[in-house]
Amino acid sequence: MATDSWALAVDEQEAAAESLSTLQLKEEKAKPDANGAVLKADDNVERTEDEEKEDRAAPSLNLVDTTNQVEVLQRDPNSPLYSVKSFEELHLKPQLLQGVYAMGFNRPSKIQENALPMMLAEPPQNLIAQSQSGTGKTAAFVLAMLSRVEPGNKYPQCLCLSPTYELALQTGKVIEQMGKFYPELKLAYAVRGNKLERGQKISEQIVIGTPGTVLDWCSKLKFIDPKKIKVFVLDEADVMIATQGHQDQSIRIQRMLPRDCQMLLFSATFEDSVWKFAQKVVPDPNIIKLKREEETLDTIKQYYVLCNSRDEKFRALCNIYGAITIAQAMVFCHTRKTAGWLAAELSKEGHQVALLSGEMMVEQRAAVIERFREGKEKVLVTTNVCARGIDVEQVSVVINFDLPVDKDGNPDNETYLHRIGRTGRFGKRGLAINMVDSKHSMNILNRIQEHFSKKINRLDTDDLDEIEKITN
Ligand SMILES: Nc1ncnc2c1ncn2[C@@H]1O[C@H](COP(=O)(O)OP(=O)(O)OP(=O)(O)O)[C@@H](O)[C@H]1O
Repeated sequence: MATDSWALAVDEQEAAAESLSTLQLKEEKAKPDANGAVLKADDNVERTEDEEKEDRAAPSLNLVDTTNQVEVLQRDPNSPLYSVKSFEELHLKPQLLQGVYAMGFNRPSKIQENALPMMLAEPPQNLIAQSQSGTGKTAAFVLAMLSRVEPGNKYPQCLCLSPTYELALQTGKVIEQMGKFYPELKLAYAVRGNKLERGQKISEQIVIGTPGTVLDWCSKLKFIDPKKIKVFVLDEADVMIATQGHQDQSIRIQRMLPRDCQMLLFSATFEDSVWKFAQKVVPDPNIIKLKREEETLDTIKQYYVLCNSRDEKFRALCNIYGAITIAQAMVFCHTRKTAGWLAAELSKEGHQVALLSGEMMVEQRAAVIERFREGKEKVLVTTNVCARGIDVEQVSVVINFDLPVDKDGNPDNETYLHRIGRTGRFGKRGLAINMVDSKHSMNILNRIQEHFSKKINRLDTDDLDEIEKITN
C-alpha cells in the first residue's frame, strides 16, 4: 500500500524543513542515576513558608461519579459517549463480545460505534480517527486488531505502536483483557528491556511496542517478519508522525509492511499540519475528525490561579488540597528539576507523592504508574512523559503547575488537551487547574483559551469557600 506515498510525503516534508509539531514525547534514554519513586526532601531547595494547616474536615470532591452519569451521557446525542448501536450490532466475534462485557462495557461510545464498522469492513480500509481523550479509542482499535487476527497463525499479524513505555504496557493490558476469551491468542511486548534470544522468531500474533524497539525487532533482530503484518496501528498518531515525535522510526517500520496492510491512526489531537500530513501518507483513508470546539470535554472544568512565583504556586496547590479532598491528582511540570522539587515539597507537607520523569529507568516508571493506579500514592508529579494516554479512573484533578509550551515558548495546545484529559475519563467529571505565574504565562493561557474557544475561569485559592464551590 502506501509505502511510496508515505515515503514521498515524508521526503517532501523534510525537504521543506517545515516543523510540523513541537510535541516532545520522545522516549528518553534511561540513566543509571534515576530518581526513586520514594521521595526524599532535597536539602538544597529553598524552603517554602510553613502553611497554616486548615483545621477542619475538607469536603469531598465529588468528581468521580457512578455509572449512572455514563448512562445519562450515552443517551445524549451531543456527548462523545453517545451511541445508537449496541456492541452486538457491531458484529463482533462472540469471544470479543464476552471480553467487552467482562470489562464492564455496556454500550459503545461514539468513536467505537463509528470507527468499528469502518475498521472491520471488507476489504480492509485505512482510518484516521480523532476523538476526545478518555472516550474509548484504545478499546476501538484493540477490538479491530482482535477481530482481524487469525489465532491459528503463529506469527505477528497486528502491530501497534505507542509513544511511551507506560502506554504500551497499558494498551497491552487492554488487549489481554479484551482477548481473554481467546486463549490461543498471544501478545508480545516490544519494549525496552524485553530481551529475546538472537535468531528467534516470535509466535505471538499481536505485538505492542514503542517505535525504537519495534524497529529493531523488525529490521536488525528480525524477530518479526513485517511482511506478514495485516494491521498497523499508530496510537497517539499525531506525535508518532510529527517530525518532533517518532516520525523516523514509525516511517521506517511502515516502509517494511506490505502494501495492503491496513493502517489505523488514532489520537485526541491532530495539529492542522500533522492532519494534512497524515492524509498524505495514508492512502484513501476513512476520516473521523472533530471540530475544534468539540475537542474539549465539558465534563472537565477548567480554572486558572494567579501567582507571582514558584513558591506561590506551591502554596496555591496546598490551599487547594486544604480545601477539598482529592481522590487522586496528576501535577504536570515543565522540567524534571521542577517536578523533583515539587514532589519533595509536597512530601514534606505530608502528601503521598509519586514522581515520574523521563530519566528514570523504564521498569521503575512502570512500577510508579502501577502504584499510582492502585492508589498507593495519591499525587503523581510528572512531566509531559505522562501527558498522553495514561488511564487512571480515580484522577479527579489535573494541575498544570507549569503551562505546556513548546520549545519556542509558544502554547502547546495539543499537550494541554492531553494533560487535562488525564481526568474526566469516560464521562467522569474532572477538574483542571492551571497555575499562572507571569505575564508570559497569562498570555499562554489566553492563547490556549482562544485556540479551543473555551473560557477558563479564575480561581482565588486564598478563598476556601470559592475552592469548595468548584466541586459542586
Ligand atoms: N464502551 C465503554 N463503556 C464503558 N467504559 C469504556 C468503554 N470504552 C472504554 N471505556 C473505558 O473508558 C476509559 C477511557 O478509555 P480509553 O483509555 O480507551 O480512552 P482514549 O480515548 O484512548 O483516551 P486517550 O485519548 O487519553 O488516550 C477506560 O478506562 C476504558 O476502560
